[in-house]
Amino acid sequence: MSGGRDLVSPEPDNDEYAIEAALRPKRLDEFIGQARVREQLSLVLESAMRRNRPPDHVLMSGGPGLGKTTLAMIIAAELGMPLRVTSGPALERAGDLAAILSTLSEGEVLFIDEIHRMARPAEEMLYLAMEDFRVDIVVGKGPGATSIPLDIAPFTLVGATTRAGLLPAPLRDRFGFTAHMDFYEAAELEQVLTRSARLLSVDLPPEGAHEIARRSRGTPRIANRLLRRVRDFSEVRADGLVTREIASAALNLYEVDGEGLDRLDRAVLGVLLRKFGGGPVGLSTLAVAVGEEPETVEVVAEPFLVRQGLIARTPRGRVATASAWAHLGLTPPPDAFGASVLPSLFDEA
Ligand SMILES: Nc1ncnc2c1ncn2[C@@H]1O[C@H](COP(=O)(O)OP(=O)(O)OP(=O)(O)O)[C@@H](O)[C@H]1O
Repeated sequence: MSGGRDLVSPEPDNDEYAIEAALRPKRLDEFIGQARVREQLSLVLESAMRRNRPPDHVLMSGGPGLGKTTLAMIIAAELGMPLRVTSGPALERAGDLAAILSTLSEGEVLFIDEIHRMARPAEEMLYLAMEDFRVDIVVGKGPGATSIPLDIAPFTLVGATTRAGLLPAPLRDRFGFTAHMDFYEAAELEQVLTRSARLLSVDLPPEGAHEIARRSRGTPRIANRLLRRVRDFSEVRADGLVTREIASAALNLYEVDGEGLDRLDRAVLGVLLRKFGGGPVGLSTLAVAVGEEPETVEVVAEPFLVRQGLIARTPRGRVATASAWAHLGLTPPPDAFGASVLPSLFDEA
C-alpha cells in the first residue's frame, strides 16, 4: 500500500496503539461529538447505577476509528468496574469464551471487538450467557457427552462491530441498547485535534485545526494521525507553529487532498469516470481496475466517497455523481445522469 493510503486508513498502525491510548478520553464528559450516543449511554449507565445492577448489554456499530474501543473503556470507568477485552476472531471455540465468562467478576464489563467475526459455537454460548448469566459446558464427546450448566456472574457485554448487518438477529436482539457511531463533523474533529495538540504539546491555532479536521474523513483516529505528521513537518520545515498554510503544505506533501481524499480514493474516482464513463460498474470490477482487494475498496474508500456525495451505490453498481466529475475537473458525458441511472441513485445496493 502507498504511504498516502496508510495515512488515511481508518485502521490503526502497529506502532499506533501506545499513542492512541495516551490520547483516549477517559470519561464520558471528555468524549467529543456523538451527542446522541453520549446522552443515551449516560441515561443507560445512570439508571443502572441507581438500581445497583449491571446495565443492559451495549452494541456499538460504526466504522473503524470512530471511538468504539474508547467508549467501551469509558463505560467501565463510569461504572467503576474492571474491563476485560477480547475480540471476535480470538473466540474460535466455545471453550475460549467459556474461559473468559467463567472468570468474570460481578458487574465486570466484557468488551468483544469485531463481534461479528466470532465463531458460531462461541456465539451460541454467548446467547445463554447474555440472557441468563449461565453457560452450558459440554463434557465428553459423541453420544456420551453431557452438558453441565454453570452460573456466571452478572456482567455487561459491550460488543463492537463495523458490520452490524452481519450480526445474526438472535445476537443483535440480546443487546438492550445499540449505539450507532457516525462520522464526526469537522467542528467536532477540530475539538478532538485541539485536545490532542494540548496533550502532545503541539502549537495548534484554530485555523490549523480547521485545515486538518476537514481532511480527516470524519474520523478521530485519522485526525490524530494527520496531526502527528503535520507536527513533524512544522518542526522540521518551520518554527513548530501549525498555521493553516503549514497544515495544508504538509498534507499536500502526504497526498491527502482538500477533502481528505487520498491516492486510492482518487484512483477509484478516476477509473469510475475515465474508464467507465461514470458507471454503473460493479465493485469487483472497480477494485481490479485500481489494483486493490474489493474489501479495501468497499470498507475503506467507498463509505467515505459515498458520504462525500461523490459516488452512489445502486442495485446495478457504483455510479459517479455530478460532484465527482467536478472534483476531478472533468466534464460528464451528455448521458451520464440519464433516466436509467437517476431513479436508482438513492436505492442502497
Ligand atoms: N469522541 C472522541 N473524542 C476524542 N478522541 C477520540 C474520540 N473517538 C476516538 N478518539 C480517538 O481516536 C482513536 C481511535 O479510537 P478507538 O480506538 O476508540 O476507535 P474504534 O472505533 O474502537 O476503532 P476500531 O474499530 O479500529 O477498534 C483513539 O486514540 C481516541 O483517542
